[in-house]
Amino acid sequence: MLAAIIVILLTLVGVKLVQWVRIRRYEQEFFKRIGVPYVKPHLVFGSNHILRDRSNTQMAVITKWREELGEVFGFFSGGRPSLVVSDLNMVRQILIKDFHLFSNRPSMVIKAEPVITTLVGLRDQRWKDVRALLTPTFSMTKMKLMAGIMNEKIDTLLSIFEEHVESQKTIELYSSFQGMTLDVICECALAIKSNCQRNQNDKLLQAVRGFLQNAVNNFIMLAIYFPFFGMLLSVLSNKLAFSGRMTNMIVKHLKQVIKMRRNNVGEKTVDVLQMMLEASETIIEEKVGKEALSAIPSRKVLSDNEIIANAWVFLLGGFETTANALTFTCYLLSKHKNYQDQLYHEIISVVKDPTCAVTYEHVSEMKLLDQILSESLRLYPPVVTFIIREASEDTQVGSVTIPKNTGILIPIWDIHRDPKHWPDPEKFDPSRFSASSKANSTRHPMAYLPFGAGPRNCVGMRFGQLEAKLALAKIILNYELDLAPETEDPPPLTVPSVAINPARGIFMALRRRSTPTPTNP
Ligand code: HEM
Repeated sequence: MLAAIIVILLTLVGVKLVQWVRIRRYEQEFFKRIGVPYVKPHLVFGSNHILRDRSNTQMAVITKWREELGEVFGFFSGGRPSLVVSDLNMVRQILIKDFHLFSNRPSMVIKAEPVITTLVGLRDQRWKDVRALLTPTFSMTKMKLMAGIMNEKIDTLLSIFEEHVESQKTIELYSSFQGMTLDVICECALAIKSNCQRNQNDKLLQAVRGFLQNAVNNFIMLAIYFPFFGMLLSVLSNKLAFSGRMTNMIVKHLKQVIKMRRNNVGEKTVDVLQMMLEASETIIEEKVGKEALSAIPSRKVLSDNEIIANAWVFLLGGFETTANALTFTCYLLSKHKNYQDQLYHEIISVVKDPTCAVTYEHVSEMKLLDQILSESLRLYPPVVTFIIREASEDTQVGSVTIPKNTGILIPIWDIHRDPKHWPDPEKFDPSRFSASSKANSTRHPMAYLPFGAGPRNCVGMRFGQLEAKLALAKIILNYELDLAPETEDPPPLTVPSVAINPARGIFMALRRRSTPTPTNP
């Protein structure tokens, strides 16, 4: 009897396995069917195991595939196809011209809160509504108000720099900038006054770092290879409210702050959270009453869940990206002393009195600073695998008919280093972004995408740029940067989730500048 049951079970398993293999093989013939060259997939992993192999960066793998297969090719994650597009006319059609057909990112393999309620994960009309509500939060006027908070945190960073100068120690820049950007975004987006710069063991800093390092974990891998597992995890994680330590910590805190802010309606705090609360359904209801609220179209109000989820995603979006941008810009300046000197002269000629604060207006005047940051973002775009879209219907793009639901990846690392678009691409040359170069350039507008492009580009672009510029201006005004001998040069990189990180840090020797003499611009 037992033997019969075992035989039946084994037969059932065998049949299911054969069915699964057939379906997977069919899925993995996708690119053959649409006539696009592709990376030959492994039955279970697709090509994901090659992309995630830690001995190589994802950029190096994609570059190699692109060299072998051309500007448009495909690869599989499990059975899920991704079309990699670096033909710039096609990129423009996807990101801008036919945006209405490519407005979503590919759906997450585990559809869990809070990420599915954020700008990153929302889809279709609700994404449009929430984006329209949140975009004004990052307007220039609002950014000017945020500059105060940014400057306060940058001053703490400089005091840490000063201690290193005093004790003649080199400083590891990446972790220092992570502390600073987390302190900035915590206060601006989450109303948390953190002190991650002074305390590198701060619980939140550790939790956010851990989250980003493990964002692509074994559960995600299983969900990629076996979508059924992803569906199961989505249900479980939402039913059991099972989120990571960092997410729980933030959600709990935000709930308290929202409650406090509501009880204190008169108090005006200038931060991203407050700006979101202005559009909150509960606050509007308090102001105008239930009946009037029901007359306001739902697209004009944010639920508490949406406010919390988006404050959480701003923390993730604003922390690592800007820390990366600052780290690699300082690295490049330490390697190109001529630019460091020229930049110093520009800063001092604009600020005039070095003891005064560097303001939003000051950095807006600094043309070379803008060129240097732009060139650094070309060579080291902080986010390398996140310009992704999904076709909402079968669409002809260039010579390819992209079927509905196909995921698309725009490989910016390759585009930014393609000699077709950037002569001598490995060279650090900020003059590529001077006003005259730009005016005379025939460069394709899609050849430069550090913040993505089109209606779904980076919502925090101005915030990140302002924070990076204020910090760079203050650093270069006060210190000379020399690459320390313990830094591997060029620095090895890793991509734990979607952003590049220096694998073993960037150490810098700092020299305090003698009190500068103001010069005329
Ligand atoms: C140097 C700093 C930054 C860089 C290089 C950067 C880069 C990017 C890129 C490449 C994208 C994808 C765009 C696309 O798909 O076309 C993106 C999206 C996004 N970024 Fe940033 N980012 C930076 C700073 C920030 C900051 C400071 C915040 C928030 C305060 C932020 C929040 C977001 C959000 C929410 C999205 C998703 C937008 C949407 O789907 O509507 N980013 N970012």
